[in-house]
Amino acid sequence: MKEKLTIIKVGGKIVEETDTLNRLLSDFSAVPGYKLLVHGGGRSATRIAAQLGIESRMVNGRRITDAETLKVVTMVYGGLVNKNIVAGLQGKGVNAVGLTGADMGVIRSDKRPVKDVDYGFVGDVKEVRADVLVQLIRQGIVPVMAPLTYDGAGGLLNTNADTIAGETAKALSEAFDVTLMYCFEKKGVLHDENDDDSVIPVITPDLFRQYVDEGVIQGGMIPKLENSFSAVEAGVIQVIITSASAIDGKSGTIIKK
Ligand SMILES: Nc1ncnc2c1ncn2[C@@H]1O[C@H](COP(=O)(O)OP(=O)(O)O)[C@@H](O)[C@H]1O
Ligand SMILES: CC(=O)N[C@@H](CCC(=O)OP(=O)(O)O)C(=O)O
Repeated sequence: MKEKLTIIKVGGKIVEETDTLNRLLSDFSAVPGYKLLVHGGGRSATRIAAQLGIESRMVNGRRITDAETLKVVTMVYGGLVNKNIVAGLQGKGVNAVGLTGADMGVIRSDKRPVKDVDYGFVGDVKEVRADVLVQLIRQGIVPVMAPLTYDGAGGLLNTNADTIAGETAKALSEAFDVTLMYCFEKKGVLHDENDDDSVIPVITPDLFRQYVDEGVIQGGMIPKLENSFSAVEAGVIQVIITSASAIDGKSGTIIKK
């Protein structure tokens, strides 16, 4: 029997609001056993970029990341958001350490090749150093991972936080029985995006395709579900998409292969 590990990914709207973030961090600190937190921060990056006069552009849920934008996301994800979360967790008695993918070489990626779209400094994950994370986790340290990776040649790359969570969960599932929870501002994957009581309890790849065709599932939810299926296929025990106020895993949408 492997030991259990809970991986929580928390999205941009939650990390941007002090109250919701604080509540999430309290709930996270109460999760028993081994755990790891992955955060986004897309909304904060967009807001701070705008304050600096830099326009943000997203294509298929990914940020077009030119050299100036890379500086902003490095400061926002690797600095402001990550360190606020680490300080918040330390304040709640959790021995957190903040990591970008570059720290201890945890997540290496390749710059996304230019096809129809040039995403700029955006990385597709190539390697997760599970051994490094396992060592930290077994020492009782809680990694807090920012959505930045490194290219192995001195550069940082911007990488979608849902992908960081999915790839980390996959890599750690050899050592642990991993539960991966994607937490955001809604109660789960919804039949009607505007009706929080319309949670779809279970999604399979067939249902996913049907809901995408019907327009029920769209936007950022599409890559989130693709990452979820990929994790379940690779042996992650449980993947749940749920509200940031329900990380007990008792509600939300369960992903089945
Ligand atoms: N069927 C659906 N149920 C819930 N959310 C949906 C659905 N279809 C699209 N969405 C959108 O997906 C968004 C979540 O994706 P994203 O913004 O990438 O998440 P995160 O906040 O975790 O980064 C929701 O805020 C919502 O607008
Ligand atoms: C390449 C790419 O798109 N990276 C994302 C990373 C942050 C993120 O994913 O944040 P959320 O979870 O809050 O959406 C971005 O810059 O928006």
